[in-house]
Amino acid sequence: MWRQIWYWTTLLKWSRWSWSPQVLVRLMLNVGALLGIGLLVTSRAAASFSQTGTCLLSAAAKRHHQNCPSSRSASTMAQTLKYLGQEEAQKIDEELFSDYGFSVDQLMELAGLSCATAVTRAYPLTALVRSRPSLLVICGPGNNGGDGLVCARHLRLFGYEPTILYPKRPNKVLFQGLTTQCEKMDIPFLTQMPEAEVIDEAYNLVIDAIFGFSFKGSVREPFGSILDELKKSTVPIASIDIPSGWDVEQGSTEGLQPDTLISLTAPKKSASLFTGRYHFLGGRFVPPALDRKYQLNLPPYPGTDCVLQL
Ligand SMILES: NC(=O)C1=CN([C@@H]2O[C@H](COP(=O)(O)OP(=O)(O)OC[C@H]3O[C@@H](n4cnc5c(N)ncnc54)[C@H](OP(=O)(O)O)[C@@H]3O)[C@@H](O)[C@H]2O)[C@H](O)CC1
Ligand SMILES: [K+]
Repeated sequence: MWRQIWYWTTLLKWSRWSWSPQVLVRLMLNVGALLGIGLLVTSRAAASFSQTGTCLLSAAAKRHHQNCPSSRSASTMAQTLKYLGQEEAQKIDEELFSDYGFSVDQLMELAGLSCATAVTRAYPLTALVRSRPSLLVICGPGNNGGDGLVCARHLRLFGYEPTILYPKRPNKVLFQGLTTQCEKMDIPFLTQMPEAEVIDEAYNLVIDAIFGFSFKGSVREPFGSILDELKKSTVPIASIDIPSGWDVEQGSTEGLQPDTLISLTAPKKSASLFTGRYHFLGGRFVPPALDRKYQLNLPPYPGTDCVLQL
């Protein structure tokens, strides 16, 4: 292209040719060709720009961009994020294991780390009420309880002093391993639920990892008494995935009213009734294809963060 410009400039400047009609026609054709190429390049760039909203992207980057919601506005994100029913949450969970080849302990580790990170955001070590950074983690009999054990272990590494209550332990290698890991990190285990006044005296926060999305019916013992005591306490509660005792879809007006809720994978329907101060989304492990299949419309996590405050 530049050679052509140079050619015609030189020609017009120095040639002894007269401005014959042939010269003029050739000149117009070449200028037209140059403009045409320019227009083509510009229009392609504009099309690409309007598709991406930011810059020219390769096909692979465009595909990623369609999956990467960083271009969605915060308001759109809040409107479109899907709140799951109980069956749908269980179906997605199963699919992660069966179709996508994840193992429970893999996802539990990521879920528990998300929860511990969310706790550091909402209750930083420097802002705790008590001089000791003490926390009580109450773990239930299912995977929600497992998330609690992982969360406690990470919080210990983050400088907090968790104590665990784990009254009904499943007879499975996974949970035995998680328990051993906590014991080996000098995390104490209580043998019974402390009274509400004792909790108020001793702890900055209670982490509720009793029930998750498989909870059904009315609460059976020993968890009924544990939840009753917890309701009397004034210490803030951070619930993992679902406030324990709440119906997964309908919530509960007389149940726990946590200060923080950490929804894993995607919020469950009852999360729309949460009135506490902090609602986080965690469990940044959902493959984009699964997000699309269930139309989860998951919002973008900032940078490499594993939690997002909603
Ligand atoms: N995909 C994900 O998002 C992941 C989430 N994780 C976490 O897993 C839980 C769901 O775990 P699940 O084991 O399916 O269920 P729960 O933890 O909710 O608890 C099941 C146990 O609770 C008992 N249960 C149920 N209802 C009652 C009740 N009314 N009273 C007393 N006990 C009850 C139940 O006992 P059964 O006797 O019925 O067997 C179970 O023992 C999810 O919420 C996330 O926190 C994963 O960690 C990672 C992937
Ligand atoms: K819970």
